[in-house]
Formats: sequence, structure tokens, C-alpha cells
Amino acid sequence: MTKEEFFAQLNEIDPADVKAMEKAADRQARLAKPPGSLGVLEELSIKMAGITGQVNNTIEKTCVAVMCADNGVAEEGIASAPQSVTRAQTINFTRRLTGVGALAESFGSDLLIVDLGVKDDIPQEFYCEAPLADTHKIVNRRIRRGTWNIAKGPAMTFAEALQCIETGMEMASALKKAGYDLIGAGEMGIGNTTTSAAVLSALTGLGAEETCGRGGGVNDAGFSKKKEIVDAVSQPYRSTEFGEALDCLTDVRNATLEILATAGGFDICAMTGLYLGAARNRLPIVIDGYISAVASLAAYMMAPDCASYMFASHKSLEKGYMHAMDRLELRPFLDLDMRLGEGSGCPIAFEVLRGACDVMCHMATFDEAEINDDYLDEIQEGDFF
Ligand SMILES: Cc1cc2ncn([C@H]3O[C@H](COP(=O)(O)O)[C@@H](O)[C@H]3O)c2cc1C
Ligand SMILES: O=C(O)c1cccnc1
Repeated sequence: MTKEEFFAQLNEIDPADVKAMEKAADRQARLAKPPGSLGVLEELSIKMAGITGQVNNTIEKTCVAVMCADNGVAEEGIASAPQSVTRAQTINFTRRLTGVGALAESFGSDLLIVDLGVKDDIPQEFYCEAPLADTHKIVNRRIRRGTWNIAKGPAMTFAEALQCIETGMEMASALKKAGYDLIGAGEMGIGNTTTSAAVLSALTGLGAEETCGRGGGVNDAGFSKKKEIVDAVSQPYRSTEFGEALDCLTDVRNATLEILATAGGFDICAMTGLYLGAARNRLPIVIDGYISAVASLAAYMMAPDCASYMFASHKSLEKGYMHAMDRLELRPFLDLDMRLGEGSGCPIAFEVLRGACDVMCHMATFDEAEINDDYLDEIQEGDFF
């Protein structure tokens, strides 16, 4: 995919269906309950209507796409765990032995595991080529054995960044075609909270103090190094001149691509593509934790309408997560003190969204429930809540 082809695909993303949202809001207001009493569930069901164009939605098939890759910056000692964990967990996803694997089994979701460039070899028998042909296999989309070290130069070439984005978009299209109603964005890659922080700092202008957390539990020396690297890598993009030079969407798209290739990882790029592809296919998508949130922000910068297709699941404890949410103007609806990644928040969020849609489909209106709703006038006029 050339950059021009990619940008043309971004222009195919439609805004949310406002008429369907109005109809959904109207039905929510007529359901037999005190107005607004289902809180966030009401908002979720209305947002879902904007995505599908239908007031009533059912969520049957769900899947978390897990983008796996290694990061060259791991050699700087910015992570607590060795890079071999990326390979081990990528294999463990196939057996559902990881956090997201166990939760996906528990809630009845599928996994779509994609290798974009794990460093260590994975035996051939674990791989397949066609996405979703076997959800217990790893889709082989390897670029190379991990990115280059961002502390020393760009993580990857532009062509590689585009290739990862294309893979993410390919996965979204495959999921849509296979009939999934709702998907999630997960990842695995030791060191990816460092690359995510570098991307977030570059995209927002925030310094490393605001965007860096301890990730998987890095020690004090590693944490200092992590912040130094994030500040240094993002510095050219944090200058006011850089921001001021961006005066049209094409400039922002080019700058975001450059930031992803310079400071990001194969996993972050593929997740960015997944969000963009989901929006292009009118497929709702759930954001997991920190890495997932940073990729969703990159997608939003390149195509602002894609935020209409995103649901923020849980408030990750990783520092910087809420900065991404603030820029996206999204609010996570779960707060479980989680900070795992992998897409582990997605299967839980799928259930909440399923419930929100079922309320819209199955609750009776005041009319249907034969309740005289004249008494509501006073509530609607008053400012009680
Ligand atoms: C055993 C283990 C399992 C994981 N599952 C997800 N992550 C999470 O930790 C990594 C990011 O943190 P950092 O930047 O500090 O390396 C990612 O792979 C993320 O998914 C894990 C990390 C470990 C150690
Ligand atoms: O929130 C996350 O996604 C996260 C936090 C710490 C480590 N890995 C992932």
C-alpha cells in the first residue's frame, strides 16, 4: 500500500449516523425507567446506534486482535522482563494461557493473534497465513525480528510502518467479513510502554514525566533511562514550530506516520491500522490499556471520525493513559486497577456493551409496559440529578 492509497482509504471513513443516534436517544427516553437511570449503558447503546445505523443491535461474535512484536529499545534496559517473554506469550495466546486468553475463554470471545515481528523464532506449526482460518494459530505477518532501537534512530522505515498499518486494516476487514459484531485491540511486546510513551509525547507535546509509567515494573535506573529516551526521541516533535507547521489534515497524517515510524513499534502501527480499518468497515472497536490507547490516538489524529467507532474500556493505571483519553474525548467505563495490556480489558468490556445493547432491544417502553408516563414531566423540567 502506498501512502497515497492509504490516505485515500482514510477518506472512506464515514462519520457516525446522527439520525440513528437521535432515534436511539429517543427510545432510551421512552424506556420504562427513571430518565437517565441506566447511565453509561444508555450512552453506549446510543453510540452503537451511530456506528451501525440501527437502533437495535445485538452482539454475538466478539474478538480481540492481539498484535505481537519486539522492540529494539529493549536493549536499553527500559523494561523489567526479557524479550523472550514476547515469544513465550505469543505462543501462550494460542493456548489461551495468558491474561487475555483466560478472559476471552471466560467470556466467550475469540482471539486473532498476529506476529508482526517477534524477535525469537516461533516454530512453523504455530503459524497460519489466512486470518481467522484457525483462531488458535498465529497469523504470520512478520516484518523482521523486532524494530531498531529508537534511542539510536528511527524504529522502522516508512514502508514498514505502512505495511503494519495495512496489516491492521486487513485484520479489521477480515473480522468484519467473518461476521464479528465487536472487536478489541490488544498487543504483546516487551518495551512497548516505552515506544507508546514516545509516540504519546510526540503526538501531544507532553514531556516524559507525564507519559511514562513503570510498564511491567521497571526498576528506578530503568525508569530514569526510559524517561530520558522518551524525552529525547519526542523532542523534535514537541517544539511549538513543529505543531504550528501542521495546518491541514494531510500534514497531520504525514507527521503522525513519521512519529509512528520514528518512535513507535510494529505492534502500535498494526493497532493503529486496526482502528482505522474498523472505522472504515463501520465495526465497533474497544480500546484496552495504555498501548492500545496511544494507537487509538494515532488513528484519531489521522482520521478524526474514527473516534466515533471506539469505546474506551477500562482506566489503565499506567501513567499517560488518561492523557490519550482526554485528547480523544473518551471516558473509560470500567475502573479495575488493571495494567496488563494484551487486550485483557476487552472481553470484560464486550459484556458491558452486550448488556447495553440488550437493554435497548429488550426493555419495554412506558407504553408497552402500560405505565402512564405523565408524571415524568416534572422530572424532565426539574433539575434533580
Ligand atoms: C509476563 C508478562 C506478561 C505480559 N502481558 C502483557 N504484558 C505487557 O507488558 C509489556 C509492556 O511493558 P514494558 O514496556 O514494561 O515491557 C507488553 O508486552 C504488555 O502487553 C506483559 C508483561 C510481562 C512481563
Ligand atoms: O495499560 C496497559 O496496557 C499496560 C500497562 C503496563 C504494562 N503493559 C500494558
